[in-house]
Amino acid sequence: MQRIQDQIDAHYWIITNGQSWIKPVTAITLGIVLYKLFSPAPDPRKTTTIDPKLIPELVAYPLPIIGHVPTLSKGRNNFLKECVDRYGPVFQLRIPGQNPYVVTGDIIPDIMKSSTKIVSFLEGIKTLIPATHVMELSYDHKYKAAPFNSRDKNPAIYPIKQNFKSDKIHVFSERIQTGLHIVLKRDLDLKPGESKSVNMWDFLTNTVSQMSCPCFAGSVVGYDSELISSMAVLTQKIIRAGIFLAVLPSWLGDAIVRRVFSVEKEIDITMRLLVPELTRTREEILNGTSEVTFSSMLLSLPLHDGSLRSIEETAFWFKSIALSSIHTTSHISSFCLHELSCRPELVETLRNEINRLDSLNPETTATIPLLDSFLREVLRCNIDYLGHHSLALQDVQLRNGQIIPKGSLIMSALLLAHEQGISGQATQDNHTKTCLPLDQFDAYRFVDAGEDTNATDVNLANLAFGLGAHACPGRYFAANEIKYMLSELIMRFNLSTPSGKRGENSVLLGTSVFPPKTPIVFTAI
Ligand code: HEM
Repeated sequence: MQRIQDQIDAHYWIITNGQSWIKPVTAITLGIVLYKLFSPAPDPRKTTTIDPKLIPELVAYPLPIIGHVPTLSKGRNNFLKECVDRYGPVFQLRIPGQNPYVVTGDIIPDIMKSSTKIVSFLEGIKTLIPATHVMELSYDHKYKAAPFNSRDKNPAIYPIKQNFKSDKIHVFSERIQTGLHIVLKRDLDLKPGESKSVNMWDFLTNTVSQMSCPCFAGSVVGYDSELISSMAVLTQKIIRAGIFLAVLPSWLGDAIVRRVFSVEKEIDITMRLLVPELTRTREEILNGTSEVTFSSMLLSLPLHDGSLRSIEETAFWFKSIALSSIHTTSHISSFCLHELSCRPELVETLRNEINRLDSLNPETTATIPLLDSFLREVLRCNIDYLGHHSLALQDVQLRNGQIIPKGSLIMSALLLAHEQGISGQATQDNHTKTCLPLDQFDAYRFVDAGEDTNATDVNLANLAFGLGAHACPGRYFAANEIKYMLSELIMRFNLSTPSGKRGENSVLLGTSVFPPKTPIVFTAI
């Protein structure tokens, strides 16, 4: 019973983030939510022509309503290992509102690297973050995005793939440093020995937004406090809206999102600031004097017929980079700080490494092997139990002969893959003999570990950024921001928690892992 209460608490925390004014709305809709959330899942075996023997089996579950959630939450990988032993590498779980097919081991790369015509991550993630729909509900009455033409380069992905490569990140260095120094002066200007307890989520979303907005929108408007705070909350608002849209009938979900979770204010701010700025930038592009930003990249990216996007359309797309970058980077940064908060010796060793640098900036902090190893270990250990939500756009034929039916949600057993290690990589196997077992955190694991072991290298042993052609193109930028931010914090503060122990991660529905809610105490040195 306590576990069920934990799940409800976790849900409630995500939805409200402690705001009591949402309670009446939650109460009114609770009945419908529970009905829709916990009603039996349609059985694909009854609605498809696929031979039922080829469809991965639904794992038996003891509890009719919450299915596998308690077992998953309690057993971590133990339960998933039992499922693999009994049902093979692919099986279906009963998780309210999701009922995913779970893929494990070698099947994970097959799914992640599938053609986007067969399996779509972007469609799958919409089940969690229905950004387009929330945007339409919030803003269609003011501005409607132009329909996407499949012959155009994707405006949310292409500019990042082309311009955020590892050898091009240095152009953002000064803006990242200025952004962080503004935060440190404003929020953490402590005298030696003075301490401050900091709520990580608010602090980090704002810090990452403050470092990133000048890179994405430019130095003129990128430091605007309204733009920074609106981009910091955008994803969180959309995730909350997504929970209502997923579980309520569309007429009610849409009405609640329009009224309670609208992001109209945030998009208004973007349009008000960016439209005049981009009008100026277009002139500068013609004169060859424009600053490198996400917006200026998009402004210069021709459509399939050679024409350019309008200023309004470009400003409207700005939200896409905030959506893909700020929440993800803050989420990982929070795990990093929680891991450091209970390891004072590691902080001291890292401080010595940072002290050896000629100067402290994103280029130099990117080169510290222990910091890179630490970040990779954070990504390895704090990954979702089940994640990388993807949608089967067609029946998906797997290498073991099984078929996942069209329309199904597919999730990968990410933590299990990270903890089981990779087979056939001799250097890593030899190296890991000197490290702690794979189910324990070891910040030194990837120091001198051989090829493909940097934090931004993607493979079966590091699934945090996905795999293949669609692996996260923003990972070099994110890693640079995180390492630089951690270094500046380590050089100024000792980190601890009120209890002296690392806070517990929260696990939502037995699948997604969130950083501890406990604050971190910064003590100036
Ligand atoms: C630590 C922070 C981040 C994490 C953990 C992360 C993780 C991911 C993951 C798992 C994917 C899906 C990959 C796949 O489908 O295989 C992805 C895609 C993407 N990410 Fe990130 N990301 C982070 C930061 C960023 C940043 C800073 C940006 C932008 C500057 C960004 C832009 C994107 C884009 C545009 C895609 C879609 C790529 C495509 O579909 O081709 N991400 N990210």
